[in-house]
Amino acid sequence: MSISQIGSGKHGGVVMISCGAKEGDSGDKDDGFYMRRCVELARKAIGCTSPSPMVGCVIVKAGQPHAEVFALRDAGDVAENATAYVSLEPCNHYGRTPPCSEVMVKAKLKEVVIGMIDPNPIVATRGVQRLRDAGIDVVVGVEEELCKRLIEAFIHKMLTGKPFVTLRYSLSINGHPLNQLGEGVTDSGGYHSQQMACP
Ligand SMILES: Nc1nc(O)c(N)c(N[C@@H]2O[C@H](COP(=O)(O)O)[C@@H](O)[C@H]2O)n1
Repeated sequence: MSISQIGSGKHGGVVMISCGAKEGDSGDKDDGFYMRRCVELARKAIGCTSPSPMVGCVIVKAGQPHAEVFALRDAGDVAENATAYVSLEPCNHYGRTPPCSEVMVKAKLKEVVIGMIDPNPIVATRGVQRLRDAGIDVVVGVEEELCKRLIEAFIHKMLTGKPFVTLRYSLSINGHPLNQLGEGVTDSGGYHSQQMACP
């Protein structure tokens, strides 16, 4: 059993599940990140692959369609009259890729449930409007805080024009900077380790 995933790598954008082909040189600094992702994905198949080994495969190419497009491709005809859930408002502009809203309208979805409005001024509320104009029921704000936390760096950049910076330091109990990490800070699954896992 193999699991594949596509990302837009060092060129920015979200990581999406699908397939494609890798672009760029093999020695770039994202290689370690994507190989760790291969291992992480392969581990999901633990106990299910015998006699084959667990194998993870990640395929990366810049300028790929948005998550909604991949999901609708996978769904095929099943999407007709279905409800789509998406953590960020579908876009309604021609950027590096065509508008997701158009693809959603063509798929004849009945309803779209959106986590949060896109803070990108090119998108903000236009995607929702386009879907509603096409007669699709739209719900906005489901698990909004969770969706916002997922892309807090993107939101910050959009709202301020500045990069999102995380400062981490260790202080002793009497306020002196320490040159070593405290106990538990490298524990997996916490906020810090999630930040470190990002490309
Ligand atoms: N809804 C949604 N799904 C995705 O998968 C996305 N990557 C985005 N991104 C939004 O669209 C802007 C980029 O558009 P292009 O990739 O240039 O076409 C990005 O800034 C986000 O606002 N949205």
